[in-house]
Amino acid sequence: MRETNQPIKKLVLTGNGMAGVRMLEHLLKLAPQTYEITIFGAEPHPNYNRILLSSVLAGGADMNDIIINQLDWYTDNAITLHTGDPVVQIDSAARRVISSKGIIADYDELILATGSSAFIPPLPGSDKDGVIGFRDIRDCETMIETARTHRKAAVIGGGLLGLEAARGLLNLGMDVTVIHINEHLMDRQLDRPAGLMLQQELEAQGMKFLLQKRTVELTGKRRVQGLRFTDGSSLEADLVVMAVGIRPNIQLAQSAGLKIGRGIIVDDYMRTSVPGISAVGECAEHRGIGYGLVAPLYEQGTVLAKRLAGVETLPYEGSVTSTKLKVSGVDVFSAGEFQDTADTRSLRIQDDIDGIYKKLVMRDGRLIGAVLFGDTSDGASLFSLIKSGESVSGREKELLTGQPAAGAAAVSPLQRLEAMPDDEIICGCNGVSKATVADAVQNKGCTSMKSLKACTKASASCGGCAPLVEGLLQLYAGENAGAAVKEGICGCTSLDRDEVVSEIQRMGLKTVKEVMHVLDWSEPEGCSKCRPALNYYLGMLWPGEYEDEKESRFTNERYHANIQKDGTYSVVPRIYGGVTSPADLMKIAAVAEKYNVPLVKFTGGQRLDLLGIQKEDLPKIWEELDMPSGHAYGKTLRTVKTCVGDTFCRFGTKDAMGMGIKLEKAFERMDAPAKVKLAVSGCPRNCAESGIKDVGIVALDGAWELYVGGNGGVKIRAGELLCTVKTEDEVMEWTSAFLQYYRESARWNERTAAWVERVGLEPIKEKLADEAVRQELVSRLEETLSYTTDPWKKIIDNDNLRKNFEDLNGAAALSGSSPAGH
Ligand SMILES: Cc1cc2nc3c(=O)[nH]c(=O)nc-3n(C[C@H](O)[C@H](O)[C@H](O)COP(=O)(O)OP(=O)(O)OC[C@H]3O[C@@H](n4cnc5c(N)ncnc54)[C@H](O)[C@@H]3O)c2cc1C
Ligand SMILES: NC(=O)c1ccc[n+]([C@@H]2O[C@H](COP(=O)([O-])OP(=O)(O)OC[C@H]3O[C@@H](n4cnc5c(N)ncnc54)[C@H](O)[C@@H]3O)[C@@H](O)[C@H]2O)c1
Ligand code: SF4
Ligand code: FES
Repeated sequence: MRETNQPIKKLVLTGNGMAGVRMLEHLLKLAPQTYEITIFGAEPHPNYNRILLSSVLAGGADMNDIIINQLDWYTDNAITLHTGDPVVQIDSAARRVISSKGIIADYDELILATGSSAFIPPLPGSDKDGVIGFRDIRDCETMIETARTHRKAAVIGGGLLGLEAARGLLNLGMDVTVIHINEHLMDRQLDRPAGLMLQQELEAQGMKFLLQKRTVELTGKRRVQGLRFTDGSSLEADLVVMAVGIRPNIQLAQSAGLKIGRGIIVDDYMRTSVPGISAVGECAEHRGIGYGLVAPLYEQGTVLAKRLAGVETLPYEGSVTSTKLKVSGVDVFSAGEFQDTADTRSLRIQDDIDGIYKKLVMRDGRLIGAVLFGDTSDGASLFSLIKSGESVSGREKELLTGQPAAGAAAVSPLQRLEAMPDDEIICGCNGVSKATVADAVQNKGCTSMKSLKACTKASASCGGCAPLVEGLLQLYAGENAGAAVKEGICGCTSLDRDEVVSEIQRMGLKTVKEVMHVLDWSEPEGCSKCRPALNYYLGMLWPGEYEDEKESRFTNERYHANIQKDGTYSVVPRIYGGVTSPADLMKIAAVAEKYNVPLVKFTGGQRLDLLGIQKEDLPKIWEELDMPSGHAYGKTLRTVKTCVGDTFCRFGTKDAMGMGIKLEKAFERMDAPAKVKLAVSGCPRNCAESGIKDVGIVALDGAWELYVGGNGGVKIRAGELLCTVKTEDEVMEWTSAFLQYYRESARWNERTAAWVERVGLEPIKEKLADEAVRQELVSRLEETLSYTTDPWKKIIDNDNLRKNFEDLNGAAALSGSSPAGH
């Protein structure tokens, strides 16, 4: 309860939503006794977190979880709240408002925070039952109820809202098609490559897409039954969710004579054109821009609260925005200007194998935009650089790859966090600054993400800031953090890799769902980091029993082919040791000719790659090739590169090709934490590049050397000598033991180079030096491999599996091309 008896002025807040109430919370802190406050809210609820409606729909949160301020908060702050009662008239001359129920409230300061409404395009039939927007609790409830009785949902609009709605409807068991007007998804936030990767990932989750489609009519009698498109095609639907953008709620302000553009026009202190009336949030238009994300709205609210409290404030000068799609299993981040223009320069990485895309856009040596797909862990720090406007000249590549520029000292993520100003907003959704996080950790005993979230609300909404908050936790908790801040395998758990694996073993957990449930995952569905990792660990631990979870695999592994940037696939048949025959070459040529394969190319691993293949042609091509899969797409043994060795080369000391073929035949189809490449060279001249392979074998006179942990990729690393042996059998045994030890000990997605560097070569050597241990490792790998079969053949022989390759809706109109890495 407030202690004052005599508030000086009357403040009326119109709109009980996120921006208005957040502004009030701030004002109450700055000047608790200055205003007698009345709030009118059109919705019948206390203030709630609209952002989390997506989680409610997807089943990740309950309606009660999303209330920000319970009714007693209003009472405690002596706020008069009228819910379900919108203001319908403003009398600015008399400084009073009138509500729909006829309540009259006088004001000295009127704040308009009426937000936006979902834009419902005026199409014939858009007034039918079953056609809704996705904006409030009522819409959310309508969708949940409809899913109980109906099957087919259509979402119009493939932006953030549409995709979050579609994911929620899928979770509710509906058959969901997203109809999008442009050629790639989230065109307002992503460039084309990221949009296409997103589409692939969501398709794999079961979402269907009709791209470049314009709806002209919603059909049906009283209730909607379908949609018709400009091209004459149609789609059945019992529920249509419109997610094609928002329109600020300006009618009230307009009728009161306030200056209006797209929204209510405000100055840099959130004043409207009429004295005594301010506007904040989505209803406001500032310097020609209306924002649709909470972070900028909270920034506006801070300026307004300070002005109303009589505290000196800098003007609000506009915001740079960042977004993160809240769909489980998909990591997408976008910030600032992401499109290239004549005066920008950009850097990109696209890794189709691991489904990662990163793009940074620079202007005048400053970072102005970023798009991340698949790995968004750098999102918050990149966003902070964008906002700071500091020069990144010379550091561009480091920012993209995480590797320091030549000659430059590496700046660790913790150092970067340390250098960040104290008032930097870490969590945009909840307006939490670095100083607030520091205070919670250092003075309020928050030493886990859970307690920090509860105490500060940081990372409690979209989750985009979680990596940054975790970083700060590490920075401030230091030694006191104990187990509380150790790195979990992902944000869903605080357990690290070794703990997860040993718990799976100890408790005999046999499915991904069971692991998440028993080990108390915070996200019941997991995320794109933990699902594939658990799938791997379970397969590694229970080779004979565990049924591979297809949906936990990346797209490439699900389709057993590499997806290219134009949406086509590449096919690489196995060519053991890079040694082929006229018969195989003729089969490849025949297939390439028959299916008009646009490009046939030799890979760096001495294979032939057929590029530009349509998904539906894959099983036919595999069948006609009648060759095993080259596994060019998975976290498996890729290739064993060989030189000609002593068979033809005058320097050769041994049969490098024979050794390579033997190794490849033994370990093909071996699942691993990350891809594995081998090479065998016939002498130390190393023509097969054995020095930069996961296992590189070099023949000497009378001996073989085995080098391990080499890498020729982004971060070049020379392999280290594991052992020198005499016979081919010993090469097989040591390679097998090394690979199995790596399979059993490395973190998922960790290449041998990173693993060897992390654990050190000596402990690995020591372990493998023990013959009994070596034999056990060899036999465990043999057992694992005995359960494997060729994936292409499995699909060719099974009509149901073949069906997955049929183009269900033919919707994706994709173009462009890029070769895959093998
Ligand atoms: C499903 C969903 C997910 C979202 N996810 C994110 C996200 O992840 N990140 C993000 O940054 N943003 C997200 N947003 C957007 C974010 O929720 C909005 O930007 C934010 O809620 C806007 O705040 P506001 O106060 O301006 O408007 P609102 O929160 O809409 O509040 C306005 C309130 O005013 C009421 N009102 C309107 N007219 C009157 C009147 N005449 N009298 C009284 N009351 C009135 C409305 O009923 C409403 O309750 C999401 C939005 C939705 C719908
Ligand atoms: N995770 C988040 O940050 C999040 C989540 C949900 C909503 N929001 C916010 O809520 C607001 C509404 O989101 P939104 O996705 O509706 O807006 P949006 O403007 O971001 O996306 C709308 C999409 O619909 C497409 N579209 C437009 N007309 C169409 C038509 N006739 N047929 C098919 N497609 C059409 C557009 O190309 C666009 O990509 C935005 O302000 C958004 O920022 C944010
Ligand atoms: S590595 Fe040695 S044996 Fe092999 S091709 Fe080169 S020179 Fe000849
Ligand atoms: S930025 Fe959305 S929860 Fe922190």
